[in-house]
Amino acid sequence: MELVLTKMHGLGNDFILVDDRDGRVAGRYPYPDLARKLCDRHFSIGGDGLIVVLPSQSCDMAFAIFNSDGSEAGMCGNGMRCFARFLYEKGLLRQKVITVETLSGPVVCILENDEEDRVMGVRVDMGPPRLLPADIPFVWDGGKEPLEVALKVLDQTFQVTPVSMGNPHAVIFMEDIDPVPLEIWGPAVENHPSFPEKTNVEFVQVLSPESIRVRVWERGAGVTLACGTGACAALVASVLTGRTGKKVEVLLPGGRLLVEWDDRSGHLYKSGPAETIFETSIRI
Ligand SMILES: N[C@H](CCC[C@H](N)C(=O)O)C(=O)O
Repeated sequence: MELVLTKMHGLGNDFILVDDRDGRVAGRYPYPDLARKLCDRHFSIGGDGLIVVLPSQSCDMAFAIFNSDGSEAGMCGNGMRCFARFLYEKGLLRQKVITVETLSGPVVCILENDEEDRVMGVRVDMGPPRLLPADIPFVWDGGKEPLEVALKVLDQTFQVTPVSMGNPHAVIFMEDIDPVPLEIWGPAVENHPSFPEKTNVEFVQVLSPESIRVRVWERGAGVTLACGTGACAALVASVLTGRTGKKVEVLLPGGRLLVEWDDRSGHLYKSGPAETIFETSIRI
């Protein structure tokens, strides 16, 4: 079977996109298996995840995201920017405001184009954070929303703020995030029994009320250079714990995202780049 694939990234968080609106791929190759195969950086194209373009009854298009380990996630912030640019530049949609169906609900993308109609960036309405333990999900009997909950992990006790942006995140604040052994602490938090669906993990260093640094261990993908939903979760935890205002720059190893938690709508908005690296076709 011939597959046309497009490689894209958002701040170095890289994805392989495939248009399966006709269902040909799903009929021959289950998406989790395809993600594991194509995301392998030695034996195939390589990427943090596979994004599938699907038809939608309720929105302009539907979006599915599979991590490099094959697990499916409810949402992906960097991938969503790539998805919007892909739809516009491939001519699948020609409007600049796109509604997208995801496992965790509808998302609105606004293409930011220059005077030559080139996509310079994408602004995404990421919706509201989910903070109730059952919605994250996070095992917690402390009554109110969990903020800086003590979590024993290996030989450490982390103060964790769980936040969902349609996918689970464990936000941990530290004075200095550079020494963090991500490959050790990341999977230990990801797989902690308090997170029945596992979790993405963000170590956050607050630089000022308008600026934070974040390093990420992603559920199902490991260390990534950026995480859009993680940047949003980090902002939410920063605001709820009184560390920042509601509009911050989030500095990730792969680059900078602007994230804002809008008072009126309660939604988070994230703006950043989405780049196309190459297009290819392979036989599977
Ligand atoms: N690993 C995530 C999905 C990708 C999210 C991330 N790449 C982003 O930009 O939000 C999860 O399993 O929830």
